[in-house]
Amino acid sequence: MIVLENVSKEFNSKSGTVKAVKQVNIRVNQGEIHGVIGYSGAGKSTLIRCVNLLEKPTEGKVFINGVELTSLPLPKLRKTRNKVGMIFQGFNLLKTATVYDNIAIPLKLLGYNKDEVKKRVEQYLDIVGLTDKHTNYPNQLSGGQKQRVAIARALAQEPEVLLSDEATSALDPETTDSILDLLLKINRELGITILLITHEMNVIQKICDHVYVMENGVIVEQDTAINLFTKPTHPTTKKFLNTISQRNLSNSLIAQLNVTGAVSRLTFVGESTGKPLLAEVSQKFNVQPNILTANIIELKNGIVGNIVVHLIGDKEQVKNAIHYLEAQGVATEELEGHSHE
Ligand SMILES: Nc1ncnc2c1ncn2[C@@H]1O[C@H](COP(=O)(O)OP(=O)(O)OP(=O)(O)O)[C@@H](O)[C@H]1O
Repeated sequence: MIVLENVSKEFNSKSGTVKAVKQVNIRVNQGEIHGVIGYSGAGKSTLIRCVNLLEKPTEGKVFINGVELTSLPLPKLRKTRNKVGMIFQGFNLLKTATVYDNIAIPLKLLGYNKDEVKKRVEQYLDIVGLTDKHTNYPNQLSGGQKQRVAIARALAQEPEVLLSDEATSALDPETTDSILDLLLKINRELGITILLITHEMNVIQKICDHVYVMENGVIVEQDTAINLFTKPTHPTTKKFLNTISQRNLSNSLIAQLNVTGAVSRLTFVGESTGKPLLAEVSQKFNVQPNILTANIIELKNGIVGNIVVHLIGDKEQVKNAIHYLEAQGVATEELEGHSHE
């Protein structure tokens, strides 16, 4: 379990003080995967580096499985840090060492004997699917394979939690998917708790149970992935959602369509996905639904359906239709347009 309590981090430089992280609270329960998403400069890297105290928080407390890292003297902190594995965007492999040695060297430095080192290297290379590459050097590997070595290196120390600092940002979409599948597998099979930072909504979509949206050092919105994808409230969250699904229509088109009814975004989740609700409102309220965009988003813990619909009809009846949809468990958001854009 990872707990951050009111964590803040300030940097002092010649040009003044930068408050990179402000009063952040995070709680990742055992076996869960949580993700922090934000644009460049939001403070994500600083935040994740505060978890293993690569950056010492200016304020606040950090706990790993109940042990407060922020109160430990340095020798104890070094030991406890071994319980926190980390993977990076740039992989951080030793170029002059083989795949085997990249995993073995940190274990030797931690004092494990030769047999234990060999056992662990073989076990974790197998888990990441790279047994046949153990004599290769990093420059003989693809980006995805390099990240697999880095993951095996982190896991070989048998950490209790894993931190991921933009681990897929340097990878193409297909390789990203395979690394995310690997993270899901190790989470499932080894029960490892994961906290990751990313600027890619598809990473959140695919593997996270819970999401934090970060901006200017602050968590501006947080929720389970399902709730966040169903009812986003903060404009930044909505912007990130727009990056994975066609959700945006121009203001002038919305304004034009609103003359003859209402343009509404309907988000279906759980039971409401199985009902023919648009056909029902059409009959009950004499409105004609015209679907403008539609998509299905598959999350780690469920499916969310999104439809932007033009409900054509009498204004009062359109309102009633929207209320009816809400009563059936559909999240609705009326889109307002203006004609001068
Ligand atoms: N060592 C440092 N000294 C001074 N300011 C820093 C330092 N590290 C980060 N910052 C500042 O803190 C803020 C947050 O940076 P951070 O790298 O944590 O953001 P980020 O969300 O990870 O962005 P990116 O994805 O671009 O790395 C920025 O304004 C940055 O300039």
